[in-house]
Amino acid sequence: SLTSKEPIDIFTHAQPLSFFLTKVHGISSDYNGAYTMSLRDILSESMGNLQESCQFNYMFEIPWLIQQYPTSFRQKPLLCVHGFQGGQKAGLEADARKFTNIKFCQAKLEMPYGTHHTKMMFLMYDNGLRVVIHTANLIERDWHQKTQGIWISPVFPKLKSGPSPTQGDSPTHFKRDLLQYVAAYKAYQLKDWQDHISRHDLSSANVFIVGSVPGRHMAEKKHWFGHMKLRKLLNENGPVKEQASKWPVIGQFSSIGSLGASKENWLSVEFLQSLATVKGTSSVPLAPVEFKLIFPTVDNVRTSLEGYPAGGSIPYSINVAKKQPWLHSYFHQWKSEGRGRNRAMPHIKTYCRPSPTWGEAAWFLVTSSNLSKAAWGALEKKGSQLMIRSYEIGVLFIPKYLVENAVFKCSSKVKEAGQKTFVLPYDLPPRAYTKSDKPWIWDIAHKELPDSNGNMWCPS
Ligand SMILES: CC(C)c1cccc2c(O)c(C(=O)O)cnc12
Repeated sequence: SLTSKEPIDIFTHAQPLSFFLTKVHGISSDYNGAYTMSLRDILSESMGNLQESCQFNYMFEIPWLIQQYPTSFRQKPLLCVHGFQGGQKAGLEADARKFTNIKFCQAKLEMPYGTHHTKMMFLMYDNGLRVVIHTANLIERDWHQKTQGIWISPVFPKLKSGPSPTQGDSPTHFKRDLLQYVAAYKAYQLKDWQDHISRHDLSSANVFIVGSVPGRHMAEKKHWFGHMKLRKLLNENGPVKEQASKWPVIGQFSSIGSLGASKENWLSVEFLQSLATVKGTSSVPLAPVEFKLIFPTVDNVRTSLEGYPAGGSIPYSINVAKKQPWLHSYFHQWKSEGRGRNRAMPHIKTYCRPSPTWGEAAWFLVTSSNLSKAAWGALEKKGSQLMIRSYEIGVLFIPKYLVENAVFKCSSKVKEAGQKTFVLPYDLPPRAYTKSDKPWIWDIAHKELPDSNGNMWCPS
């Protein structure tokens, strides 16, 4: 089997879907083989002879990050793209002082409460360019005992014909959309990487990009980002209504924003309308679609490998939760028996449209976007503009671009997965909260029961 193979063999075995979870310390090696990668695996020499790299992220531990590169690559030029300002920015630059190969790009954040959540790598090898889009901060804790998602591109070869924004694009417009996303930073430090991308042939990319960029996007730009981009992609490439209009939608995430006093404010109308979009415009209002949300319970966190400290990365605050009790009736537990990750708390964020029998899916999205208007955008001015606060990015898997079927065969049972199965991060059907289950909230005390390390949770 694959447990002892080189990262490139794990990568090859996972084609064409190329969707991975991070390796987890403390679970059986059965679940750290096929379809799993560590950061060292991704950066390993077996994946390519690195010349320079670019890391987009929210949190960075610079010395730890450098340690994840092979020794031979630790002096290569590295650009870190972040959204930090003031003291946090100064701290980041101080941590990198002794690494003369590291440069920084501060993403502009002009919308209040916006953050730079995007987690993406550009890896330039001597034989081409690889893109990685994922959900983990570049800090040790995020790669140790959590469930995180990763999409890894093939190595895109150099175009013989020189730079082009259109040459070397894929049927999924991956090159156009990636260049559009990077251009939105309007950052001079990214110019060389924009040039690298334009000089490569990305025609083998088989996923769609769903990104978010802060701003008030109107007219044609309204469909370039956020949930309106997803709505457009599903309108053009989603399942036909005859097949999937009665299929449920699943949202799975590790944080939640303020969504309003009732579901109609945003969740069940604007947001669900995008997630439930089927091919072709539907003037006729479709039958209501079931929306199931997967978010860890207090007990999921308490009994996790990390114990209550896992909740330090699940920042759902009491001040937000108490305003939206209506939301918690949508909630389901974190369950990942099939991936051996019941106790590896989710930091991954995914959205999908499974069949009512749970064995198929019409599409799957892995992204940095949590359940928040800041990430996905909120329509304003009678729906004429989409207001987004944060930078986010994810990839949308559509069956007809990946397998010879109109739907994915899907399962979390990695031991039984066939080559064309979409291996899910969590078990289906989702398991509803019990009467006594409570959603994890990070800024209240939890001291009824000790966690897996015998500790209580007493935030001050
Ligand atoms: C509330 C903020 C500061 C926060 C707390 C804990 C974990 C966070 C996290 O993991 C991300 C991210 O992954 O982008 C972003 N903000 C996170």
